[in-house]
Amino acid sequence: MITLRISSRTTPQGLQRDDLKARLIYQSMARSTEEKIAELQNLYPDYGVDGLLDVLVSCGGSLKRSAQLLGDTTTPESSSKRFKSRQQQTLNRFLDVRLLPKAAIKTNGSKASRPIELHSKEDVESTLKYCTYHPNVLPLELANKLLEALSKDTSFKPNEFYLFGNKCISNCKSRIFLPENRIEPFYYNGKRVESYSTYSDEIMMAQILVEELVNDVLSQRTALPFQVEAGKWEVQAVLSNSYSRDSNLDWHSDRLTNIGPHAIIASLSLGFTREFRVRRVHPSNSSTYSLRPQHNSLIIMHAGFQEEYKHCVPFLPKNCNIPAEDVHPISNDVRVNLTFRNYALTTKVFCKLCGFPMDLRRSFKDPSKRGLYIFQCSKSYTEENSFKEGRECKGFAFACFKKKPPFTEFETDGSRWIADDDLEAKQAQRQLK
Ligand SMILES: O=C(O)CCC(=O)C(=O)O
Ligand SMILES: [Fe+2]
Repeated sequence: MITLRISSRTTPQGLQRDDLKARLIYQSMARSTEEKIAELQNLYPDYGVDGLLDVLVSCGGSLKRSAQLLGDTTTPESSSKRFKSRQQQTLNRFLDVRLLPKAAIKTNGSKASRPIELHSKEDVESTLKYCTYHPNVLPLELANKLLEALSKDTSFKPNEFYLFGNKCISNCKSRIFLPENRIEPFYYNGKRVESYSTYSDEIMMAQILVEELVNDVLSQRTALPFQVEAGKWEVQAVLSNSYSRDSNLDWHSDRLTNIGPHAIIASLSLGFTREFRVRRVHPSNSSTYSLRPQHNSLIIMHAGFQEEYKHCVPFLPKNCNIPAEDVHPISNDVRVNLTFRNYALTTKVFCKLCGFPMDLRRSFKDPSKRGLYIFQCSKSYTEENSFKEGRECKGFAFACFKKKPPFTEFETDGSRWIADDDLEAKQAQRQLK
């Protein structure tokens, strides 16, 4: 029997927010990401691994589409000029300006290096500034019950999203869980979520324990300017992914649009242990770190994590044999992940040009602009529009979190955050003053 102090606790009221968390997952993975990147590197030696990876991801893992987008080197009409003039501009809009100009992403011919393994809580927390690791967070019985139920839950489905007019389907399965008493609609990937599950008692219990732990950890950390105060971090939705041995989740930062700036996300791992990789969003040749979150462990992605890092769950190595001792007694080779999310940005911002909802991003490509939060119109990548040429909207505003609605036309009034250790941005911005 699991007994927890939950009697006086009511389920947090859900708020009307969507979560544009584009899962840039490869559709067909006959070949590994590394192999595809190596092939693209051969064709486009001037581009860095980071830029090529972004292109490959944006093309649903298709090498052919990536080559077309980059300017197929074998066909004269698809020159890099065409790519630069239209496609790169488009890519920048979709990829949070992640595809850097050629000059900025030269790699000096270096190959992607092996990830640096972080084995212990101390390793993780001394290396990754915006991340803490907490093994054995729930009573084991509760963790096992959750895993048992979620790994058998047939309502988990691949995520579908549109990119450049192409329907992309993730290869891990997901399910959104909302509290039973939620009345406001919930949005995900720009669409109102009609199909979701309500919390089971186990999810509710897990949420309460996770909230307690996160608030406790927050009380011992220095807060960043836009994050929620310690004690006030509350979860309004739980997103769950289920990974079978041939699924992955590609490099991404979770979209800030509804979780807000300096969001805090708690990520619970259950079942089979998979790698969780992390790297900084800039510079593009940053080291990759590899964590192996165990059954019943929590990774807290603290304020600054979504701004400064990307994360992914990579594929298992091809043809890997899972040793018997690694097979999980409940879920076998399946890992289930639950991300507990606080939807802090309650005000929806609409585009003044077309009325579509705006997407919140933080610029980081140009050190002199790095840290500025901006709203961009989301019209170009909704399902209805599905990126029809000429129908993209250029609606744009600077975010200003102390205002309601939280935006401004003036860059100087815009909200900005630069990481403490980002000397490059600090220097570039000092020079402008
Ligand atoms: O499965 C994980 O550990 C990560 C999940 C994640 O990043 C997401 O759902 O956005
Ligand atoms: Fe994520």
